[in-house]
Amino acid sequence: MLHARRPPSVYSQEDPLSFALRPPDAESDLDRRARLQNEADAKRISDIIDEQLKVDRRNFEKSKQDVRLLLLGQAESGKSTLQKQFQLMYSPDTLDQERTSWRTVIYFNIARSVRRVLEFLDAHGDIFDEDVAETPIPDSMSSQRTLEDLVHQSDADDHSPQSSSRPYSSSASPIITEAQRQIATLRLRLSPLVAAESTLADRLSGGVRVSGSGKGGVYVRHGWQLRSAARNPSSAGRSLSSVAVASPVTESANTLNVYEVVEEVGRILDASKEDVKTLWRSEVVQKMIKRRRLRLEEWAEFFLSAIDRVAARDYVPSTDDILHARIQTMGVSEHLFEVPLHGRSVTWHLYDVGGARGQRHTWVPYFDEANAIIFVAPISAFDQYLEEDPRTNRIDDSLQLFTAICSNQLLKNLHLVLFLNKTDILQNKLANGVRVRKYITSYGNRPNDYESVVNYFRAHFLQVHRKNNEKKRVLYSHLTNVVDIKATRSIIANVRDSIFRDYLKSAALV
Ligand SMILES: Nc1nc2c(ncn2[C@@H]2O[C@H](COP(=O)(O)OP(=O)(O)OP(=O)(O)O)[C@@H](O)[C@H]2O)c(=O)[nH]1
Ligand SMILES: [Mg+2]
Repeated sequence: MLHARRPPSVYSQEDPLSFALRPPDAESDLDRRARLQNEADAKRISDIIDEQLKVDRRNFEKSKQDVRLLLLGQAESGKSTLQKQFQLMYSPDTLDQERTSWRTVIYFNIARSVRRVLEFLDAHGDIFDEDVAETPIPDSMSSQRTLEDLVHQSDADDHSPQSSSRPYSSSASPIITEAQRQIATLRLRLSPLVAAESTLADRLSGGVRVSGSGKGGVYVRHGWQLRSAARNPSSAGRSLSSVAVASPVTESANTLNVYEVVEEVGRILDASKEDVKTLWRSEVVQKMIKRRRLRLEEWAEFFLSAIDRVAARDYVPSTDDILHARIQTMGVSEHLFEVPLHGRSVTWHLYDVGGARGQRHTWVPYFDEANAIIFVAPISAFDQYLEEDPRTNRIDDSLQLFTAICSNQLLKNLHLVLFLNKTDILQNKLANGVRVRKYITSYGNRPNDYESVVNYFRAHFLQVHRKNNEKKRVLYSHLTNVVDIKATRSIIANVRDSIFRDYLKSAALV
């Protein structure tokens, strides 16, 4: 006798889940259609997930063949500048897309430099007495008065009908020099530009303040260019306008979008350019720079000397400007490049890290997967101290950091490249008579020329490597000036080839 059975069902009696999901015995037509629709939807979603998993697996397999390169070194050593050179070489279009964003950084660099010069002059009033021509001022003026007071006084004098002919009382003391008077006027006239610094800083950092990483500058995370993309809202829509302004250029700045803020600073800069020039070229400032009492960073001098060009209303940063622009990296930012190798392309992940002491803990998670390191050490910095720890000489810090990198167990097998950077600045310092021995006493009586100084510093780095090299790894070292496009291009090509040689060996692809 035949026993009628339900057709074999996917809803197995043994599997409790299937059992729970089985259709009811008496299913209506409507319910059945709904159930089948749901099942079809579920299958479609499941297929999409499966497909995505396959893609992820493929990407994962491929990514195991990617090159991961860490750019390490102290703050201001030139890591981000080197990253820009990679970008210029392997992804020039993206640098072009970012070009206008750099205007914000460059304006910020200028406003900051102007403030620093003015602060220096304020803090060192005595320099005016040294050997700049002096003009006595009336007895009634107390030496306690600020330079602004003096400007107001001189303004008042200027408006008085007799101002030009009014004689100052003779050898009275205290005295105000003509140079002081001029600087005081400039200080007042440049105040809108100086005030723009903090607005631009907020634009760039998104209002993030970093503690424990030095006292100056502004830190940016990866992707800051989007926040600072200074595009005309009439062509780009109003989408950028949501960025808040913490410290406005003017009272209305809170309501301005990025484009408008940067445009406004551009207008201020244009209106102030003659004053910036006068300040920068003034005898007292140039004298203080020459005597090294006023020490400005390299980018400050670069942009202040180019103020006419940078302050033009239709200014678009050149590649050279972008390479000189200074902004501090926060944490680790990853940049992807497709680098050709024997007719195919290999994805390079470049990790550009923040080098200040307070940022260094963020590097460690990237050690595990890395294939190669470029350690950037600025050898021009022998006469400088860490911003975050003014007792530590910057070359000393670089050597300590290099020791930590060479001896780190996680990094023992990585391809290691050393860039002894900022050779152009080193050359300038030595040509201007700055003596290494004054800052590095162990330098002794060695000649103070470029060759000897480079050899001395290089020997120290090589020694650190030798002492921490149980695995007999090769150290590739280069003397670099990473703002020089042509020279850096050929060094990058050299580094790329040496990394690929190791990579091909370890991937057993040859
Ligand atoms: N003249 C000259 N300037 C350089 C050189 N390398 C870097 N600079 C400048 O030095 C400044 C600092 O360089 P960055 O690349 O921002 O330094 P960094 O190592 O990324 O610094 P952090 O992000 O703070 O860790 C920038 O203004 C660069 O233009 C160089 O070889 N020569
Ligand atoms: Mg950086």
